[in-house]
Amino acid sequence: MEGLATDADNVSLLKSTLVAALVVGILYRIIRAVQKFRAYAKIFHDCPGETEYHWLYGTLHLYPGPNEGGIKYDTNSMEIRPRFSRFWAGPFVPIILLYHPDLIRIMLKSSAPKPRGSGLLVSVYEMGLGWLGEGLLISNGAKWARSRRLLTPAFHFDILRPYVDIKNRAGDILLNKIQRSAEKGESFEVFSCVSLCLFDILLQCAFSHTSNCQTVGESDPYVQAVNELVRLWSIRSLKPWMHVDFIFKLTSTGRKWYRLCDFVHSISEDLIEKRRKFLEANREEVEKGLLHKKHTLSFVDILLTAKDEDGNGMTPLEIRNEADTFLFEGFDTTTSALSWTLYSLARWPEHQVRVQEEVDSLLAGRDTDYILWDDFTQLPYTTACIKEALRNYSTVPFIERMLTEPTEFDGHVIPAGTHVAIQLWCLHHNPTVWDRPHDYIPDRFLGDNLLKMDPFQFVPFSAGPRNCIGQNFAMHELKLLVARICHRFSLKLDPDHEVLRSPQATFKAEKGIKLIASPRSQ
Ligand code: HEM
Repeated sequence: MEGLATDADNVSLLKSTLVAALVVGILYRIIRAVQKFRAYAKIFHDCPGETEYHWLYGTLHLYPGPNEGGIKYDTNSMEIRPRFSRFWAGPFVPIILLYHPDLIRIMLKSSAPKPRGSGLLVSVYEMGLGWLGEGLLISNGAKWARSRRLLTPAFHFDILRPYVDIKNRAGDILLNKIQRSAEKGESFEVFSCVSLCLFDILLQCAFSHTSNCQTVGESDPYVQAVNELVRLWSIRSLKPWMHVDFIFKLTSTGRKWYRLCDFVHSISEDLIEKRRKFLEANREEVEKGLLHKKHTLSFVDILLTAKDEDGNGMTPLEIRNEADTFLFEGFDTTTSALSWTLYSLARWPEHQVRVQEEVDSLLAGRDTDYILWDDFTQLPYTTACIKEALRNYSTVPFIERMLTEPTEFDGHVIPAGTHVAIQLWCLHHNPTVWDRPHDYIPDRFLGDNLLKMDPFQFVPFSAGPRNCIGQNFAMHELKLLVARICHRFSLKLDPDHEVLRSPQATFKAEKGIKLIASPRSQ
């Protein structure tokens, strides 16, 4: 009996010791993790930035949102700390916000990748994966480098040149729409009007697909789906709990997001399949490299025929991802840029008059108002007005990178793995960089003023290895449409409509922009 009692005591002693060791082990790990995090957090607390810290939001709750309040907050933050500051996007995710060209240069010249999340949290870019997959915008490393090499020929001038005709024809429909509201004496909502024209152009350039989206309007289900996906992406980025994928999937926003992704994928796949069949039917010309002589090549045609150094083509999924990326990147950005340029010209009519004089003199003696390829270099004032709008209403208000090595910003060594936001809107309004940053002064982009500029002071298309591949495509489109609209109409603001800025993934207006057009007598 005595022996049994001793055995039982020993077993129970062993159990208690094991449990105690486990508890101590767990406690030790927790204490170590807390110590580690506190040391890590100290690096960021020592950086310039808000001192208030919320256990769930970090400093996210201080940001009023993508509205006029948010712009005021950003401006204030940048004016107090004009080089960089630290922000907590949730309790554990510090982000370094860069405002000054000296520091932005360090990031954009590096090969720092697009951020990836840690643990259960996904990064802002990864939130787009369900829709755009590992396309050029989101991918990193060797995958990105291969895609960039394969896609670069699609933006060669020989490919872009025939698109001028597509852009002019789509522009005709836009001009007629504006004409109709002018005749009725009504204002027109700029974002919705121009977005359909730009979408029309993109569908033709990306897929050789002639849609009637400009006539059907925003009720076109594909247009609706793309607009909604952009909106849901932005909503998700501002809600920390939705940064966890499996929680996001359970929310109504998440379910809607995946439903819409399936829908847009099915449309892109159909359009790609049509082009595959077309290329198949013209196999001989494709093989001889003569197809572009007879047909305007679309972006997807280039992808379907592209081969890497090893002779491998792109997979159907890679092609779909790139086509969806092209649509996303090419549609929302140019819509914002064109809308804010037209708004600026209506708001500051002295510049509109100078654009009109420039275009009138370019088109004098011609029997068409089409803008031609060679005209793009003959519109310096129009170009300066577009650039000043790209600055004042920075189309892409911020981009992000992730540090792959410890990096020093003004004496603060920031650890590898940290997310860095390059605050393009703040950079473009930094009073230590720009004179009268909130005024619209196109002259900044003319003559000597342009030559004096720091190359990293004005970067609406980003810069360095991951700059915008569609920059020329976009600038042609903007010059052509601004020139033709200003040639045909005079624009003024609708006095009954308040324009409220909304810096989302692209720079939007909360209730849109309404302008009144009146035909010019020529
Ligand atoms: C005014 C119009 C546009 C602006 C302001 C703009 C701006 C930008 C910016 C800032 C980036 C860098 C994004 C980042 O680092 O996360 C970018 C990348 C990109 N843009 Fe644009 N963009 C415009 C139009 C276009 C168009 C028309 C296309 C395609 C037709 C396009 C395709 C892309 C692609 C594919 C990337 C990713 C490039 C890479 O990572 O290698 N963009 N754009």
